[in-house]
This record gives sequence, C-alpha cells and structure tokens, in this order.
Amino acid sequence: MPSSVMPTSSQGDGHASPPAVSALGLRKSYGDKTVLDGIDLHIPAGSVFALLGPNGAGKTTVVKILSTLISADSGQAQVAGHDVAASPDGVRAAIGVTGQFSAVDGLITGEENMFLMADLHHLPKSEGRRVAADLLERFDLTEAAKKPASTYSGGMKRRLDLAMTLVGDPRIIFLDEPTTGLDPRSRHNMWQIIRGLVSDGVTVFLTTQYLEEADELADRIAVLSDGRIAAQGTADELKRLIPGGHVRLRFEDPRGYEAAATALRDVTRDDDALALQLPSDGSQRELRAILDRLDAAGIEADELTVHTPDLDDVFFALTGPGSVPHQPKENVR
Ligand SMILES: Nc1ncnc2c1ncn2[C@@H]1O[C@H](COP(=O)(O)OP(=O)(O)OP(=O)(O)O)[C@@H](O)[C@H]1O
Repeated sequence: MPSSVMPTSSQGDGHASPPAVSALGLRKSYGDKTVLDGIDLHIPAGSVFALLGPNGAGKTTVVKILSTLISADSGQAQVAGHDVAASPDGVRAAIGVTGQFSAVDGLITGEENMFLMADLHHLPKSEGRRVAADLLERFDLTEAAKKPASTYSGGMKRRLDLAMTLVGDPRIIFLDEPTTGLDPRSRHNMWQIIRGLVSDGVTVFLTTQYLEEADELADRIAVLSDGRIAAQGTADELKRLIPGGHVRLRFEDPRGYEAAATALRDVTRDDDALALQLPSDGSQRELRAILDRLDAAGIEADELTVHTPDLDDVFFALTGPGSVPHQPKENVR
C-alpha cells in the first residue's frame, strides 16, 4: 500500500501530519504458533502509547518488528514516516529502543558505555563527551559514571540504557517493559523520566504488564491478547467498555441481610459473607436511591463499598479465560 493511504492524524490547522507509528495487519508466526494475528496501530506523534498484555502475548514481537529487528510475515508498518521493510535504515535513524534486549555492557563503566554510543552515532569527540556528561547528569548517574556498569542496581542499569538511547536524539522511543523488576521507588523514578521525554516532544511506545503503568503514562492503551488487539482507547474509554461498577452491602445480622435482599432489586447474594452486590455506576444519585430504599425498609447495612471498574477489570475481562470477543476498535475510538 502506498504511504499516502496510511492513516494520518489531523492537527488543529487542518493539515494532516504523519503518525509516529502506523501498522496494518501485522502477522507473525513461529512454526505453527501464531504470535501476531493481524495488528493495526495508529500512534500520533508526541503521544505515549502503551501496549498492554500478559506474559507471552507478543508485545516484544511487535516492538522487534517496528524497530526492524525482525520482519513481519505480512502486513505493513511505518515508523517516523519510513516503511519498516523498505527503509529500515530510515526507521533506525529515527528511533531508540531500550528494554529486555539492553545495550548496556557490564564490563565497562557507565561513562564508557555512553562514549561508545556517541562513537556509534559519529559524534565528534568533544560533543560526545558533552552529551554523555549531560545525560549522565540528567539520569542521576554522574557519581557512578566511572564504575563498571555490572555494579549498578537494576534501576541504574535501566537509566543508563535509556541515557545511551538518547545519545542519538531519537524522536520515537520504544520502551519494552521499562519497569519490570524494579522496586516501587525506581519505578516512579522511571515514570518521571518518561514524562520528561514526552514533554520534550518525544513519542513513546511502551510495553507493559502493569495496568497502573499504562494508566499513569499512556494517552492511548491497546490490550494485546492472543495475538490480536482486543481493545484500544484511552484508559477511561477502556474502563467504559466493560460493566463492573457495583455497590456491595455487608451485614452482621442475617435478618437485616434477608430484609435488604427483599427490599432491593437486582441483587446478587453472597450468603456466606452476608453481602449483597448491586450493579451501580457509583454516582451520588444511585447511592442515594439504594440508601433511601434501605431507610424505607428500616434496614442499616454494616458496611457499604463502591467499586468502579478499573483497568484491572478491563484487562481480566479481555485477556482472561472466557474473555469477551474481540471488540472492533471503532467502539472505543
Ligand atoms: N524466536 C522465537 N522463536 C519461537 N517462538 C518465539 C520466538 N520469539 C518469541 N516467541 C514466542 O512468541 C510469543 C510472544 O513472545 P513475546 O516475547 O513477543 O511476548 P511478550 O508479550 O513480550 O511477553 P513477555 O512479557 O514475557 O516478554 C511467546 O509465546 C514466545 O515464546
């Protein structure tokens, strides 16, 4: 397909700008195992996109195809305006990739790793030194710069990996599970770094198994399941996709429990816990209606909890056993 047919994003002035990443019908199999079964993507420049999926869903395979490390069996993909199959060098010049296949060499120091990167990008020596020093400073690695990278903590290695990627000043960065295995503090630190990149105008494509991470960082999220995108949209759009909001009322007294079960409509009983569950959007109006009905029947619940759907619900509904069928993307756009 010629590039002009690929989808584009429309900016405020009415001019279409090419998306940072677009893909149509990407497929990939290993032997008789289908890993990707027709993936479409459209990621506007300057945004954060999260590809969310459980272990083995195919996230890394998507990143490898888009970063030209492997080729798809069929389908089209363009990154930074370059076709991944026809112009892999153009793609490589525009992107940075960090993650599971880290470029950090543990035998040399953090600084030497940075210099090596500067050489790879053919930066003049003095500029390479300046860029390396700036980035090491930015990622809080100046103090450790002269120590072998093998002595770095997991969080420091990730930061060094990202700093090395930034030597080439990429406009699009692929972060493959950037915080897997990091402690909560290092994870938050990495999130701050990613937000900083985005405010510099970089497009971020991240893969993650963490719903919270996608919710925190991404403008748009795609849920990958069984080699297909089960749904995509903003976190809020995805949350609206599935029902799951409910109010739970718990009782100490079995008589109160039975009376409430009779007084309220649409309840699901949990006789062991003496708890009733009612579908609800958690709004003040719906809560008031439930409480009014209990008041009218002279019943008081011992505990009331409101559960609004979160990304966990979406994720498990879409990727778990017995998950709902794949949604057409238009439903959530
Ligand atoms: N070179 C390969 N040969 C055979 N099978 C492969 C190869 N690479 C990946 N696979 C299989 O493809 C599937 C998807 O792998 P991929 O690494 O893309 O998943 P992922 O979503 O990134 O998972 P994880 O979160 O575990 O990294 C897995 O079942 C994996 O075993």
